[in-house]
Amino acid sequence: MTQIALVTGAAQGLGRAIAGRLLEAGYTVALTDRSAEAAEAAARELDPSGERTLALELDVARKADFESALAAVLARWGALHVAVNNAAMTLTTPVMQISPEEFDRVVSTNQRGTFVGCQVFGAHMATAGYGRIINMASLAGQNGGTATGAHYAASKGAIVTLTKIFAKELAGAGVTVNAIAPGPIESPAVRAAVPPERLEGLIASIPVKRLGDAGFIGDLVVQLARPEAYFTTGATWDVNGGLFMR
Ligand SMILES: NC(=O)c1ccc[n+]([C@@H]2O[C@H](COP(=O)([O-])OP(=O)(O)OC[C@H]3O[C@@H](n4cnc5c(N)ncnc54)[C@H](O)[C@@H]3O)[C@@H](O)[C@H]2O)c1
Ligand SMILES: CC(C)C1=CC=C(C(=O)O)[C@@H](O)[C@H]1O
Repeated sequence: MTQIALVTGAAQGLGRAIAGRLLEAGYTVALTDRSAEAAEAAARELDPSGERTLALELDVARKADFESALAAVLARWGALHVAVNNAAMTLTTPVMQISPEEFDRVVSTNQRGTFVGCQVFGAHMATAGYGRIINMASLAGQNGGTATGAHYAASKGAIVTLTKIFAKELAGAGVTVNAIAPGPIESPAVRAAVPPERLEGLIASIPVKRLGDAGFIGDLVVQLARPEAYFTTGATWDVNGGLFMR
């Protein structure tokens, strides 16, 4: 049976790499992003025929977008087996200067977006009796991140907790919920956040002395998405080059 997956924030970076690896593994994939055009461009690059992809606008700050994306996937393919709550944003402001509005903006995308994704996709999967949900956390949620990313780090820490809560809720319904917590991965986001003159210092600070690879994050998603991965749930999988060890 063809397995159907949906990825949020799939237009670039890790989300795009995850969608690519899922396609390589034989999945049919809905690439969603707050920008429908960017999702469409990524889908066209990964699947020029358009037979195994669907590009959808899904702003994770809007619950109605999740519901309409799920409806579109079910209308096209009749099932959803795997959901990857990957979309996130960050802003850079010293912690004592973050306004409540700015805090809410980051949290409503990262934390609430993941919460709503787990609710909407989880409810469908529980009714179907099978599903795999993978949430994108971060090293920042484990070690507090940087002094200017408090809202980002706090939202990512909350994703680790939400992953456990939804894992417990859905375990009896054949649905697993796991998180991945990457450290710095070679990606447009890290290139944008780290000026070239600071990149060497960042790499030197990583025990394995390399940035991570987005393709490996995609490979890990494929592993967690397998039916055989039924015995890992509520877990956060660290991919950080040794920057944080439990
Ligand atoms: N790149 C890294 O080193 C790194 C490290 C740790 C965790 N992460 C996590 O991995 C995930 C992907 O990161 P990335 O580096 O690819 O980021 P990115 O900024 O390159 O891509 C994020 C994607 O999400 C989309 N997006 C942003 N806000 C959205 C919204 N409200 N609704 C829907 N889509 C939205 C963007 O349009 C973009 O396509 C994020 O959850 C991030 O926190 C990344
Ligand atoms: C810039 C670098 C130190 C970094 C980039 C992205 C992160 C993220 O969580 O998205 C951080 O974990 C951090 O490693």
